[in-house]
Amino acid sequence: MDGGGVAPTTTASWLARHREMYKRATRHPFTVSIRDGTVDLAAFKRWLGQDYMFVQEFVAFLASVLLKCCKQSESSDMEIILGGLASLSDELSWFKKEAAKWSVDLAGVSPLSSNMEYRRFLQSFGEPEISYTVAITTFWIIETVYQDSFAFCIEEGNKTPPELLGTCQRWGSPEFKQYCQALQQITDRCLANAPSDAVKSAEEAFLRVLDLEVGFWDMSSPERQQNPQKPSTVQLLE
Ligand SMILES: Cc1ncc(CO)c(N)n1
Repeated sequence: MDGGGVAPTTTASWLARHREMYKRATRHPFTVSIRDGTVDLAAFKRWLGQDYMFVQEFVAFLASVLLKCCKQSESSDMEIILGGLASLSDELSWFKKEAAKWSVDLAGVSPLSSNMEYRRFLQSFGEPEISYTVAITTFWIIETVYQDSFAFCIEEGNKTPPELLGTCQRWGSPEFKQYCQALQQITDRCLANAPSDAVKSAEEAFLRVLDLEVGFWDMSSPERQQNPQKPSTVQLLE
């Protein structure tokens, strides 16, 4: 119980229990190097091309989440998820403009292994067996990792290069934070009404996303890609 005697929500308890893993995902050397102005622009360009490919897969993932929502949940959830799906159209246009600015040929980008692993994970949500609770939890933490990572790059005292501020503001903005908080409220409502096996699966998905996000940031720098894959947290739990 916190000082006010209110039990923490499930997502708050996970963020506390797995704070080290969460920090590895949201204070990664790549995003910290953006904040302190030492980022290697080749790493940024590699991230840009790979994230464009991720977002292309994210569209289908979000459609899967929306379908699961429509089959069982409240219409207010549907409108929030639909808003996220609709925003991806503008996001893909943003990637194309940003790639042109940095002379990144998106047509010539192929997914690196960490991206292919993440995309396979997203594709698995097309399976009807995966519950809406697990799907909305996954959507919430995917968005929250980016919001927290890039908010850090535009916080007081940052030395983020001016030419990268647009990228950081895209995901680091207070408006996107509000959107992530809305997703967190939906997630906690679903978890509070879910059977224990669904809650366990949702926590495993939460940890899997953190692991995949670390791998995704690692991909931006070749030297970090070569690190042997340590067992992911979920594998350790199995
Ligand atoms: C890898 C990754 N995670 C999260 C987001 C946020 O949508 C993104 N664009 N890319």
